[in-house]
Amino acid sequence: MNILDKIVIDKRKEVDLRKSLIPISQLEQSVLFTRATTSLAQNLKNSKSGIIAEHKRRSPSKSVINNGLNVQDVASGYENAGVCGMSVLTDGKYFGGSLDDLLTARASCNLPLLRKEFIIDEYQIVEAKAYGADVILLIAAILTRDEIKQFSELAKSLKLDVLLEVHNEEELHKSIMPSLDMLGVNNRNLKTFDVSLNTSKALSKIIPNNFVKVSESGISNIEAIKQLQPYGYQGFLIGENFMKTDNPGASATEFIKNLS
Ligand SMILES: O=P(O)(O)OC[C@@H](O)[C@@H](O)c1c[nH]c2ccccc12
Repeated sequence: MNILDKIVIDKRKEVDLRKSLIPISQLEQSVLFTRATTSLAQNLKNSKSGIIAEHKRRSPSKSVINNGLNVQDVASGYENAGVCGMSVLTDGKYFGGSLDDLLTARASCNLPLLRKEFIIDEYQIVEAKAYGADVILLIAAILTRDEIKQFSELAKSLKLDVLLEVHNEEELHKSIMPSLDMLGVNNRNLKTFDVSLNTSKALSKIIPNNFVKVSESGISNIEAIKQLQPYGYQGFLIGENFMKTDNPGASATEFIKNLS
């Protein structure tokens, strides 16, 4: 069994437990549930840098990245740096994140927030909205076409943007549909952890132009962005490169300065 299979098995148990503790009707009554969202896709279209900066304490591929920061500082630091949006890992077991991190980020900045999560159930989409997200991630590798359709349509009805993540041609073909806003190519294979920017380059050619293209993972310098821009990428999701420093906001500021 690969790591992605393990994560999904654990996630199903976790979601069942959450559902039994907090019913959907209660999530729908939360203050943030009626908040007007901001579109990350629009921000990316209007931006020169296209940086989406992530909060990530640890990962199965790297173990600990940074445990010594608080989300508030990271979120306000990213906002001051002028990033287009922030991604917040909410998985606890494998990434050390939580929905509380999302709430804290929401309270600390006005950036569009992506709930970075392994979404396998509609419940998690309602939860994303209730905890202040503007965008959800759907991972093609763990979903059927019907699920992608059902989940993305629910997200759109809640005024959330949808970033659909693929890693190969087959996942891309199965996923193309009008209810997606952004197509993300993960340069990291979630099953083996191999990272290559060539994945983004190769798949760019078959992503229809009406979707904002986002390249995800393994981006650690300006050179990578310069290489990817000619392939039509307008968004660049960066985690570790910022999070491994003492001050991710300052690191993002420096990065964006050098980009322009
Ligand atoms: O830290 P990196 O290599 O810059 O990667 C960030 C982000 O792309 C990565 O965290 C990610 C991309 N897709 C995911 C799906 C689940 C968990 C994590 C991810």
